[in-house]
Amino acid sequence: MSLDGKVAVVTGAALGIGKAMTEILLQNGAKVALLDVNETAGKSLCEALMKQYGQEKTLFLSCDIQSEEQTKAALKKTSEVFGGIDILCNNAGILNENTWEKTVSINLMGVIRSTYLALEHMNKLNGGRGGVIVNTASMAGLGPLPSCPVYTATKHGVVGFTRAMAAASSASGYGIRVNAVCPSFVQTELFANILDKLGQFSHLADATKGMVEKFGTLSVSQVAECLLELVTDETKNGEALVVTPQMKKYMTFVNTIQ
Ligand SMILES: NC(=O)C1=CN([C@@H]2O[C@H](COP(=O)(O)OP(=O)(O)OC[C@H]3O[C@@H](n4cnc5c(N)ncnc54)[C@H](O)[C@@H]3O)[C@@H](O)[C@H]2O)C=CC1
Ligand SMILES: CC/C=C\CC(=O)/C=C/C=C\C=C\C=C\[C@@H](O)[C@@H](O)C/C=C\CCC(=O)O
Repeated sequence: MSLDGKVAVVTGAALGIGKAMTEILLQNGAKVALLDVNETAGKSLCEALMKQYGQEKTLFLSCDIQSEEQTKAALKKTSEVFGGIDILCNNAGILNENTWEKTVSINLMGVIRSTYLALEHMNKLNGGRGGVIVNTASMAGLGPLPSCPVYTATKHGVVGFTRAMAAASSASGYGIRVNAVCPSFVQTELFANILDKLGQFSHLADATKGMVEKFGTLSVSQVAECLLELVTDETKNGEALVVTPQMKKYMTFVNTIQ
């Protein structure tokens, strides 16, 4: 799929992985709506991107994906300005075992909310153009991170939601592919602050450091390259693409109930 003329929405676009996703989408010809709760960083990035790619290519919308009202308005504005939505990157997320309800609210409920609201614009059965949704899960969506069980739960939920939505879309004729990218550790602000966010599991910080040493850390660009692959390869639907500094692979899932 060529990105020329396509319209993308990136949540959590202001920093880290979302910023890299935004940049690679613009580099490949898409228009991008940047959604983020961090207005300062979002506006600053959007201004810089407008200078680099043109005013007509980017839009920043202040949006907390925990809010139905704000998310609905941001997606509506995106469609009004750019004429529709072809790509949704559900990237916004936090890691904080101290505020686990907020972690669930953003990482899982926010992904579900953004997906359902975007379907109103993307679904071919609603007059949409179809397209692709890519959810930023994590390797913690495929196996446990003992120091952050709730974060692990949210990412497992994102992987399961991704696979089920992909099947539902295919069976329903929505014309929308749904995939997940599952990175290991990535050099971002979220990663830099994890040792303060483990709450009652802070005693497992050393074990987590051991996992970081085992896996190493990715750059945000390496994750953005995976996003581009999942967006442009129209054969990919219901996939979980795992990426570490050592490897990249599509997960195979065994249906235990035959
Ligand atoms: N950094 C890492 O090691 C890994 C991160 N991930 C996932 O990647 C995604 C992005 O994380 P990073 O770039 O590392 O974090 P980050 O903290 O650098 O950037 C996250 C962005 O999301 C925004 N955001 C947070 N809550 C929001 C909300 N309620 N509504 C809208 N925007 C919101 C923040 O303002 C920020 O701009 C997250 O879903 C995270 O779980 C997955 C695997 C590894
Ligand atoms: C402390 C969290 C820091 C940053 C956020 C984040 O999401 C980082 C995740 C990084 C690594 C997670 C690794 C999990 C490893 C174990 O659960 C293994 O069981 C991995 C499971 C499947 C891997 C895929 C495979 O090779 O089969």
